[in-house]
Amino acid sequence: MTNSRSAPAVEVHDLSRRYGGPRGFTAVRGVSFQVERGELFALLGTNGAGKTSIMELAEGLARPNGGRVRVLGHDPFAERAVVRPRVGVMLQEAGFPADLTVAETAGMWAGTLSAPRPVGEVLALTGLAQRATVRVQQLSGGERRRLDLALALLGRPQVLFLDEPTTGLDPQSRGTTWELVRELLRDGTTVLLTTHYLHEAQELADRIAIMRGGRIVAAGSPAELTADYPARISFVLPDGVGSDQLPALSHARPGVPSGTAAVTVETDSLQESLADLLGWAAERHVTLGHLNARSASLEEAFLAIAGDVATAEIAEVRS
Ligand SMILES: Nc1ncnc2c1ncn2[C@@H]1O[C@H](COP(=O)(O)OP(=O)(O)OP(=O)(O)O)[C@@H](O)[C@H]1O
Repeated sequence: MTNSRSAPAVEVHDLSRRYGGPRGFTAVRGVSFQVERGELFALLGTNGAGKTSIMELAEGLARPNGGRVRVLGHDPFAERAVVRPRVGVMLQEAGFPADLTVAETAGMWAGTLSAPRPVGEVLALTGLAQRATVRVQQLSGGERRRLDLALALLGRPQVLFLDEPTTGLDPQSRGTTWELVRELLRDGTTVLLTTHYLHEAQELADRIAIMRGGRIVAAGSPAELTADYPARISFVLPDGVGSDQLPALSHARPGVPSGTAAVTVETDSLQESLADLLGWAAERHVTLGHLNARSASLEEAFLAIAGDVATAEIAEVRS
């Protein structure tokens, strides 16, 4: 038997979930993954891929139809009393009593916990200190998301479930939330995150699983997931210099159009292609306008993976 002290934070094995009885709809189809303590694991996927369905099973809100889920070594549904005090949950949509203030809402929630953080501390952490006396119904959508995060943090959780935590937040609040999540990770908190912001997953996640149609179709670190996709160098050539004058760049993929001033080169080795390009430009005294060089983004990998799987699914249906 696994010792619950050394068990992974979250273990999911061959998990399945069906809605609407035996002839109903299977939303999660044999999913397995493991989240180590102190890491952030992100579930990505198109709408309806099954992310929230998995989160709810890990939160102990429902019993799986097949397979198993363990949180800190325990069954979150059958052993809810053991697991619940050690986890924090931020649902996709939270319901708050509208006429309580922010501080009253947090105080009421703290009253249900055995050793809560001080209310003032969580409101400061989530940027709500100035809104403590405001009624919940007067909060903006983004402020409600932050109140939901504040409540999830009240119990000093070892494992935090964040279901689309920054949806509706402005860029500044999103950045503040990322900082807070990084701080929690540094303190050893484990986070299971779902998000539609691929940049958010790239910034925060140690490992990522991409889901589609109830299955994991790709998994790995952000670097592993993007490794097979080309980096890009883009620039604008000055008047009088055509793209046909460019040298062959090491590791560049073919396909630079001739006769255009704005050039994008795809490459399997950003450093070597860029070195060749800059060497050529220096030698010829060519100024490259709007020069930009970057590795493949998670967004490109995600779209390619989701696209590949969609194509494979269409082929499967046709055959
Ligand atoms: N209570 C329910 N009854 C029937 N079907 C459901 C129920 N909840 C979810 N589903 C279906 O299960 C599938 C997976 O839903 P889920 O909410 O897990 O997806 P998701 O990946 O979280 O999507 P999103 O990114 O849109 O939040 C969807 O097709 C959804 O319609």
